Amino acid sequence: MLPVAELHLHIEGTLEPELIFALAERNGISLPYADLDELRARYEFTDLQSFLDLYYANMAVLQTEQDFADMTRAYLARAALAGVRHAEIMLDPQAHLSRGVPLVTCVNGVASVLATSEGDYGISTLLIAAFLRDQSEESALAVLEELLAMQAPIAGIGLDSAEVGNPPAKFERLFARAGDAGLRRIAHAGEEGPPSYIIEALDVLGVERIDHGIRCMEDPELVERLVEELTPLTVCPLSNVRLRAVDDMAGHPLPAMLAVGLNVSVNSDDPAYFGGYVDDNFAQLASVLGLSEFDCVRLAANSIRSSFASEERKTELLAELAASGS
Ligand SMILES: Nc1ncnc2[nH]cnc12
Ligand SMILES: [Zn+2]
Repeated sequence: MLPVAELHLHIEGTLEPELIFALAERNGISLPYADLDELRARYEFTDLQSFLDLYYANMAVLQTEQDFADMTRAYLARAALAGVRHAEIMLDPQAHLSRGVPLVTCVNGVASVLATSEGDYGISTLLIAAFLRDQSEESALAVLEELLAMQAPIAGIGLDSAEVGNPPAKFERLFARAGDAGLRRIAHAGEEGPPSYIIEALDVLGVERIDHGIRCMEDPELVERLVEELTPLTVCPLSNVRLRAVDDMAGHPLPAMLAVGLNVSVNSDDPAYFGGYVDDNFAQLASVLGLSEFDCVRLAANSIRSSFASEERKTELLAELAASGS
């Protein structure tokens, strides 16, 4: 297993059906599904929104700090088996606040587990607060201020949820505030939205990394810029197939993105919903697209170099990667 950094992961998207049922029982919540099979039958998505509807609905089972901690531990245990050695984990605070779950509950639940992840699972971690782009900028700003006031252990902010119709520029003030507070900045762009959203995320929000970004391939000038600036694109192949951002794995642009010299990495996005973790994504790329061992090593190196890990940790992981082939 190659050592990799997972840079695009929504912790709520790691909530496996079995855990959904276990947490529902623990919290006395009645689910609108009779059993696991009935829940799994809903994992047929037609686009991003059809997934988001189920993703937000299933969060109802997350009520206590312990729930968030259990979910985080389950992810780290599975990710360790996938070769993940560093993970930058997004949390959607607004999705919990709107259900009446306090900020401190979701943040502490996840962060308490991340605090010892390197010793417990061999995975260094960072927490990223992601903001829902289909909500207002005022709401996002209020939550960011609260996170800063409570000195939440976040390394940066992200932007996710329904992309089309919610361009990056809507969050110009939020990202400026985060930059002033010394936070790293990333955003989903070019998943379903047009290449112009990628340009906006870079130029208006000042992001250092683009989540997805696959639609950059429609704009040769943008591709040239991204190659020149070595902009990291955190690609999620299984997610793109399941949300129909691409027709099928055989038609995924990742090989073409690598071939033109884009700084792409492989990530799982919402692994409990899209059919697999990082290792499953690599396995599909190898079996369907014939991705070579050389390409896989390149993708792993890109993930480590594009992470927000310390230089010391990056050097350590790159050395581990170099040794893994020998
Ligand atoms: N793939 C994705 N795109 C946008 N928002 C998300 N939230 C969780 N997964 C997402
Ligand atoms: Zn995502």
